[in-house]
Amino acid sequence: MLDHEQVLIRRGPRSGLPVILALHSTALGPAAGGVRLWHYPGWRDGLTDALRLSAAMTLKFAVTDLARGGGKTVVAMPQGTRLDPARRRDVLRDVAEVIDSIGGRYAAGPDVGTSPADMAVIREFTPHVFCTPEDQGGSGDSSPHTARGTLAALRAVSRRLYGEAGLKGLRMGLIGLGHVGEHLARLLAAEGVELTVTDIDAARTRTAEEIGAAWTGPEEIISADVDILIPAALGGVLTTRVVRDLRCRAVVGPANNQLHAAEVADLLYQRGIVWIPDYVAGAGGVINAVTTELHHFTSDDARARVDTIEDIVTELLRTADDLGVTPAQAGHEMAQRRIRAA
Ligand SMILES: NC(=O)c1ccc[n+]([C@@H]2O[C@H](COP(=O)([O-])OP(=O)(O)OC[C@H]3O[C@@H](n4cnc5c(N)ncnc54)[C@H](O)[C@@H]3O)[C@@H](O)[C@H]2O)c1
Repeated sequence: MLDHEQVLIRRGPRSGLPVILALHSTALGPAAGGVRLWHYPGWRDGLTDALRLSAAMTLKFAVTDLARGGGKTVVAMPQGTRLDPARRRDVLRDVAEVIDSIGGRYAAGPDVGTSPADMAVIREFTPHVFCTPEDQGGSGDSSPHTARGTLAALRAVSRRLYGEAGLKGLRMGLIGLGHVGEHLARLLAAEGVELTVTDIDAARTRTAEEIGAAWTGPEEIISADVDILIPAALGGVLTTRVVRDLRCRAVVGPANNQLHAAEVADLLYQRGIVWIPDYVAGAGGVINAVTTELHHFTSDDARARVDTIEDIVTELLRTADDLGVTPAQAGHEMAQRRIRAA
């Protein structure tokens, strides 16, 4: 059964590429979600992705209590497609037209394959867009806000594990010193966390040295003797094997789609390891962008809103306890409650 409100599929008149806009739900407010410009074996694979990702956005906004629904746009490029600047602009104009055709029921931000600069192009043709560059009045790079949100989630988990939200003296392992990872590493170092970090890019050792963090290999960090492990690299890191090797008490990080399979959440639960769903721990960036650019609040208000991730994680853990379920299941339950109430 189709549980999306509306799905638009259009062959872009300029680019010739399939543009798919999946509007999952507007029960809590107009939908928002990224534009994914990616290679797929066929456009139907892009459709599958758009359906899945837009439903995940509904969950994310409902759990983080943002008055938005879930949507996603996918441009499904055949393998090997290369976009020169002129064709890229054509694609973005095609995307903008599809977005504009539903008159504000959905607003788009960056996702895999698109950037704030691409959002600026889309804005030339429709106002329903966010995360445009800072020098053009937008909220720009989301990674510092994402890092701040993960810090808030870590405070809630620290209170849960050790009775206090302060992070000083805790041992944490951070996987990935990219945009979000580096901001987060600096925040954690400033809090007095004992950090061990890794990245597949050896050049990142310089950052580790600068902030006084220990460096280890990407394989070794999994079984490092730390309190909390923070995935901030690519998705799929939590496999059955990895979970067996973990020595930490919690896994909390911004990396998207951390679970290799949904059942891994149960395995973490059985091992007594607290796992905070990535769509909550990594929500700071989207919360900031939506709050400032779509809801027109000040950046101070947006920062305060990002900090509420601490309360959201506390509520999530309490709901999981009350219902005797995993935090992943508790997230679904919280989302359903809010959607039903709306
Ligand atoms: N940028 C945001 O605001 C934002 C928001 C929400 C979620 N996320 C998610 O957070 C994660 C990081 O995002 P980012 O913007 O920092 O990306 P990024 O590409 O800037 O950084 C990723 C880093 O991970 C490293 N890496 C890749 N594979 C690795 C491995 N196997 N082991 C160790 N290091 C590895 C890369 O070398 C890179 O330094 C992604 O999963 C992203 O989807 C980001």
